[in-house]
Amino acid sequence: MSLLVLNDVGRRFGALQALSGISLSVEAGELRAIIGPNGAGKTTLFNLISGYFPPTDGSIVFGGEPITAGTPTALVKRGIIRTFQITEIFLSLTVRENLRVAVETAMGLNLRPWISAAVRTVVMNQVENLAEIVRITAKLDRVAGELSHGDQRVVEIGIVLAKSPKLLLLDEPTAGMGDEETHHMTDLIRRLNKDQGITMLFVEHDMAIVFGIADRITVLDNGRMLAEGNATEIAANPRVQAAYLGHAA
Ligand SMILES: Nc1ncnc2c1ncn2[C@@H]1O[C@H](COP(=O)(O)OP(=O)(O)OP(=O)(O)O)[C@@H](O)[C@H]1O
Repeated sequence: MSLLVLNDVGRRFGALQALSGISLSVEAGELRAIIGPNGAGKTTLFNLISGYFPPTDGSIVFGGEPITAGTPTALVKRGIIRTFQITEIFLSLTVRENLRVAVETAMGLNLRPWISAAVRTVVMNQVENLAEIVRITAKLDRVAGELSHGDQRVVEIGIVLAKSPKLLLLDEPTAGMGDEETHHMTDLIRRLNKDQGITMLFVEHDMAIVFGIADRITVLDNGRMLAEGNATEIAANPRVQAAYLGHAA
């Protein structure tokens, strides 16, 4: 079954038609890349899916239910979780504390003045579990602000996992990373998709990563869908080559 369906979705900002005629389906369990030149509408697409603003045309369906008018908070509750180009973690806290806050918030414990020892154990076990999944266990007691950019983004992934995402939207997850960090992040994305079964959409400019890990690729250009397919189909598509990859059609 399709987890996410966009029907003829468009978004206008005043006179600017940032997106138009976007119809796409993402299957449960899919790892989908969204690519396109600067200004193509990738971030706008993420903003629509995650409820930061509504489409001006068309409709969006998630898990069989309409979410076109959903707010970010309502959509997080449904399992649509997003990361941004800028890392969002508490830099003055340790990695463990960052994950603890995330787990407590996800469990609705953050506003309680007192947590029992039993619940505290559940929280700390979940913190360890998340750290293992993202492979940051060795740095649990490091202050987040002292970690490398790549490690900070890994912590951020751990934080969003605490919210039990059904659909994870990653905006340029490897931006600003060196080779080793990029390798760790792409491996993490692949493992979250294949081992944890999390459906993912990711915006990525590095074509080697896109072609290496995406099940399917959606290409946007100038606010419209230029192409959709697997890596082989997209690499061979003359319209993509002409408009995006810089080759003659
Ligand atoms: N809130 C907004 N108000 C007005 N215009 C906007 C807004 N958000 C995006 N746009 C415009 O919509 C178009 C698409 O922008 P968007 O950021 O979605 O592209 P992008 O593909 O994510 O680009 P990049 O790769 O540079 O991040 C651009 O012309 C942009 O200026």
